[in-house]
Amino acid sequence: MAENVLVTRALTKRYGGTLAVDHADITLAKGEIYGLVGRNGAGKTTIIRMAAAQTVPTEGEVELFGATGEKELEKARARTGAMVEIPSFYPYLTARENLEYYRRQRGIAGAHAVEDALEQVGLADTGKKKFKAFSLGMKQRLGLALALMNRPDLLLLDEPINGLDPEGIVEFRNLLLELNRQYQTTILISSHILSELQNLATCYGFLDKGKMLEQISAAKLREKCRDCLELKVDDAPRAAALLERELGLRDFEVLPGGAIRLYEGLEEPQKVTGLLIGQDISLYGMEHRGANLEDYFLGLIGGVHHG
Ligand SMILES: Nc1ncnc2c1ncn2[C@@H]1O[C@H](COP(=O)(O)OP(=O)(O)OP(=O)(O)O)[C@@H](O)[C@H]1O
Repeated sequence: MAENVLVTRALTKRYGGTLAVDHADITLAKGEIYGLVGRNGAGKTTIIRMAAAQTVPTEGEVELFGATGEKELEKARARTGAMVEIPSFYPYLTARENLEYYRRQRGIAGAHAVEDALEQVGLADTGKKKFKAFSLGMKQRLGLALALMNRPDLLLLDEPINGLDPEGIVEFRNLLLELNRQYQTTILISSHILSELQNLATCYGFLDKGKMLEQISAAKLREKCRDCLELKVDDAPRAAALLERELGLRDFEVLPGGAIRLYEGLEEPQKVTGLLIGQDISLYGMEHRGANLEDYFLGLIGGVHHG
């Protein structure tokens, strides 16, 4: 089993009367890309700040690379890079000059750390261009470069895609995939738009009002959101046997309560209904189901999207 890079246990943060994070449990294994999804105000930033030790939990525990004690945690934090918002870069300095400033301030050894980080995010050729002239996408990438300067094994990114145009989103996503592939960097990335994390996250955590509602792998989520034909019948076991024997269909599940979810043969539903009716199976209902990830999330939090 893969080693866990980040584990939170009953992680809680209270700001006065506001319960920003409410006993959140997260498990993030090495090499995963974890999509932390929640509406505005759900508590994503606060979780990331606690994981990055930028704010102290009211209750609960953060474990990083297996460490929980204060001293070991401090060491483990050196293996972490965080981008919570675009850091305050100097508008009149170039990308290189800005990173060099932070490298010295943070005591990161080796001047090549700047060059490597710029290279990694594709900003090595920005020359004399000053930060103030950067596009939002470039600013986000420079923020990422800063988080990458200490060559972290874990990256914590709070809404880094927010505000980027579709092209910028694809670029940023590819950049993260490349980091993950090439350096096995484990990534925790938050967003209030689930679809932004699609094709990127390998697992998801759904957060609402500070509570972690569900943690699910991307594969399981895809499975749950798959297109299917739901058939309500009086004799599900016999109907299932018929589907298999007469039509050669195998990709289905029989749900408790007499429904069958059929994942193949959807293009010719009349074949299915014809067979069942012809064999005296009562068909009470037939519904084409399928949810995109956004629908799934909204179903989970049980409300209208306000974010
Ligand atoms: N420093 C603070 N002082 C008081 N309340 C805070 C503070 N930081 C966050 N909160 C509150 O905690 C809750 C969670 O906020 P948080 O920023 O973590 O949510 P979020 O999911 O990151 O939302 P967003 O996408 O809007 O940043 C909100 O109700 C917010 O108002």
